[in-house]
Amino acid sequence: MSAPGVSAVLSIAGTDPSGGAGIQADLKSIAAHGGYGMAVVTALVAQNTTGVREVHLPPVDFLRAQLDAVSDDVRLDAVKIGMLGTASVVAEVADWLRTSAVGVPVVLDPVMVATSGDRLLEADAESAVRALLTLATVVTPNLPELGILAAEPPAADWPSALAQAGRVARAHGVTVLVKGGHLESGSSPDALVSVRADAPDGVDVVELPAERVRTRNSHGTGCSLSSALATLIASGETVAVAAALAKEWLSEALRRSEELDVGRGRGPVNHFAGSLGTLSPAARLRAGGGVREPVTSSWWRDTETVRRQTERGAFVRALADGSLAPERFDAYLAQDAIYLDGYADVLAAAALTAPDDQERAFWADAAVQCRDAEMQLHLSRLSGRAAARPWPTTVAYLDHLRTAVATGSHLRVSAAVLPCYWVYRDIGLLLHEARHPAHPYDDWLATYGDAGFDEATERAIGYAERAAAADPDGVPAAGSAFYRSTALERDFFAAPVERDLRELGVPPAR
Ligand SMILES: Nc1ncnc2c1ncn2[C@@H]1O[C@H](COP(=O)(O)OP(=O)(O)O)[C@@H](O)[C@H]1O
Ligand SMILES: Cc1ncc(COP(=O)(O)O)c(N)n1
Repeated sequence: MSAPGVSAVLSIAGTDPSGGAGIQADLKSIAAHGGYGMAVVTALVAQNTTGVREVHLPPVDFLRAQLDAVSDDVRLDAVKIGMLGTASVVAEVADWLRTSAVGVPVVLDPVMVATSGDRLLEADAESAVRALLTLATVVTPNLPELGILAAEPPAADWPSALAQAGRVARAHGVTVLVKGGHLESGSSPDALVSVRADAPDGVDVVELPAERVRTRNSHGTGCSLSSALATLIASGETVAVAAALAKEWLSEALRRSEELDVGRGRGPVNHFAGSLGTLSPAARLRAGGGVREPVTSSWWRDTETVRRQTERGAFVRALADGSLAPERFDAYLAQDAIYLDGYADVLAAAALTAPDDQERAFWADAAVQCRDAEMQLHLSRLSGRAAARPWPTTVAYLDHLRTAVATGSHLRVSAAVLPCYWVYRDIGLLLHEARHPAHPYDDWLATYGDAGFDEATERAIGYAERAAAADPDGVPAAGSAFYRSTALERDFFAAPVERDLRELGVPPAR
């Protein structure tokens, strides 16, 4: 059983000894998303970046023994299925899913042909994979695979692919993440097509646009994407949010694939581009001439992907361009007030563990200013409104901050509260620049980019750095706390648009 907060994700797939696709890619992708990865091998594949040489299938009984060994012992938070190879393997996995993985989210990557063009599924097994669709939560076909799942010729263009995905979704009651990597265009869009009975076509289509990255390093993109999706779903994201985040992450991993130098063919993506950085600690030291990088700078760098997701999130973009619906903005403000209420207490707690009077005064003052901001919000914008119920993200964020306080570590608290300054200042700059007199949220945007807040942010960074120097053993846990707060900042911004407002108790718009 994994530690609380870490999701256990099982990949059932074939191998790639050169590390770019299959189970090896899956485990990297799961780790890059903070999951605990496990793997059951369906097929041993002698392949590298130039292509597939040989495939060896262990007996199906042995596959079952591997599957049972995991499920007899370990709680599963999600299952990702990749290469299956033959109809009998498909049947065994289907049987295991029905008996031992009931209720577990399943992401099915219907691997049929590798990027190199080599077959990874016997032709007579295609209908068996189709039958597996009813057991999957999400299926992630590329365009040729989608055609086979629909039992139709492959779609010739993106609109036909979306229509075809709709037919597959309705026929099998499965959400389809259709991938546009095989389109010959300057973009590489994906789309999430899910069944919704009251929609005009019986499906909802959410497009996930992306620019095509100019690289030949596309080995294992499908494997990596589906594992990222499974891990994000396992950690509690909705399928829509998980798909958007996974796609964003993959684009970055493709953009930075050139930093790796693996093989002579189609190289792998850079799975850890956005999370751990590509340099080992020793290489970082060498690159920096032996000078230690400030701990807070490494936290900032390690959260780059998450921060970019925040910036590009639908809420921030809509707030910046003014298209945000007023009820979503109001819902956000109500959650902000709840958050500030809890945050003020956490800042006050930081004053209690501060090492000197000056820092104590800083946190105490910050707590007072936070209360002021909360009261202002109630007086000027939320007046006369019934208190809102906290949303799951608001609760999760405050729980995380309070947990940091409960550890009694000043470093941990300094790290956990820091993104609310630092990320907020960063986003604030972007929003402040979006101001113009006719902007519907101009008065709100004017509150960003405040010089006093900027200075407070610098001091909070400095105090966290000092706390790290005083407590080197506490640095890894503090780095995780910083990372989690940054991710929760992202989710907090995403919540008003990603979640259905009805589900969150927001009354319908007048
Ligand atoms: N050059 C590229 N630039 C950006 N995204 C890409 C590129 N190539 C593939 N992708 C993305 O990688 C994922 C896998 O795509 P695809 O190649 O269609 O599937 P598969 O790897 O299963 O054949 C999709 O999210 C797709 O949009
Ligand atoms: C074992 C295995 N599974 C899947 C793929 C497909 O790779 P891609 O993600 O590039 O389509 C592969 N090459 N090998």
